[in-house]
Amino acid sequence: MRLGVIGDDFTGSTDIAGFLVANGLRTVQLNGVPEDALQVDADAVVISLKTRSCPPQQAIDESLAALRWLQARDCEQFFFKYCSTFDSTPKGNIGPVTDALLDALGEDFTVICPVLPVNGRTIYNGYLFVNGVPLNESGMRHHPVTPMTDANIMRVMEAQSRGKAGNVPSTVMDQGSRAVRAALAELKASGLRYAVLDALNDAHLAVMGEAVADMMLVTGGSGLADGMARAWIDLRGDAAKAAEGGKPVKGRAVVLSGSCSQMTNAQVAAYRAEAPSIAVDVSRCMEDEGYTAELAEWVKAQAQGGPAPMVYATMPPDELKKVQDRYGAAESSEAVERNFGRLAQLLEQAGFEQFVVAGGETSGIVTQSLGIKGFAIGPQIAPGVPWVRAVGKNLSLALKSGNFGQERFFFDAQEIAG
Ligand SMILES: Nc1ncnc2c1ncn2[C@@H]1O[C@H](COP(=O)(O)OP(=O)(O)OP(=O)(O)O)[C@@H](O)[C@H]1O
Ligand SMILES: O=C(O)[C@@H](O)C(=O)CO
Repeated sequence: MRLGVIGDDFTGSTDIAGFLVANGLRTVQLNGVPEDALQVDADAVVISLKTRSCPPQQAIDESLAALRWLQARDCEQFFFKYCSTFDSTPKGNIGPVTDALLDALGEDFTVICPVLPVNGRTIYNGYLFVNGVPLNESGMRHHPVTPMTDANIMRVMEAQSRGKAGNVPSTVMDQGSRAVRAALAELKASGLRYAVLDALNDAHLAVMGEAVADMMLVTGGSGLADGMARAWIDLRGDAAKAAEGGKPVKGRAVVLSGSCSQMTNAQVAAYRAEAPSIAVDVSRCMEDEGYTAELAEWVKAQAQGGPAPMVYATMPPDELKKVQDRYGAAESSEAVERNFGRLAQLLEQAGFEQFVVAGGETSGIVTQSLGIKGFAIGPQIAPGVPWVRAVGKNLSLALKSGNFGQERFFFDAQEIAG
């Protein structure tokens, strides 16, 4: 197998898997470390974990277990996928997991590359930008769990890891992969452990993809994977054929939105204007046992062949703050997640087959509640958001990272499903 990917969350994993498939690689995504006996026939396997904000030791243990499973399948190269906004804290988990993977592989050097230019995540002189704004000035500075207050990725990485970081600037990227290889060798020889790679555009992705072809472990966002896959001329196949196994099943659809990101707020507003929708009542999620069943009945009644009904907890930051002040941030978000998990189960029992879900945590809980062990990856709805089809179940899902997709994403998903 060419590539084994360890992803630190659900939607981030479908993001990278979608790019591999879009390059014609046969790709399978497995949710959690699978049983030893499982055999997979694919060019790439993505193991999705939920290790972005758990205690660092747990993230290390689970990532190493994933690595061992992938090693046993003779993967030629390993990719640690984290968020293109480098979601982490001075405790981790990107640094500690990268160090543990390097140690386990007997390596002492890797690249750090949280980029995805098509979605506005670029690096210049080691500084990460989100749609042209430095990371620390973007919405990420207010993230409840991993607030990002420094755009300098060398500094952020050094604060949570064991080694020192250098930069391969965009001027070197412009010179091509030989120059990048030489710059990497120089950084390594000078005792650095991590190289933060600049990327401003798709051409830079192709250059870095070629330059890291022989590196045992690489780390970053799906832009790097896109560049790597472009360099694998021998493996690249027909993208439509690679996406065949993940083609959405036909059936009744529902939209479940549990993300409060800026983009999801815009997507929910656009969808509400034209489709049946209902807002989640957080207090009833917390106190009323029968509430989820009531929501399920509403969804069933609204599924009349037009746009799919939407249940949304999405709210703008000021309203969310009021809810969190009143009920507690952890308590309210757990209650909302429980509600979406149970709702998905009730709707599956009622025969719903397409689930369009917004938010990484929300996608995680929905997938787990539906008992899904893995996905075949299908066609992309938007960069980084493919339709995926559950292994062993007649269910299709579109799992959207909070800030991904255009305003009409929920419509786009249904259009592509046909
Ligand atoms: N109205 C609400 N009140 C309280 N908590 C909420 C509400 N709406 C959503 N939440 C919680 O906020 C969290 C949103 O996280 P989620 O990962 O699903 O979205 P995101 O952070 O925007 O997405 P991503 O991680 O892909 O960027 C979930 O735990 C969800 O339950
Ligand atoms: O890299 C990204 O931005 C996404 O795949 C993601 O991980 C968001 O949670």
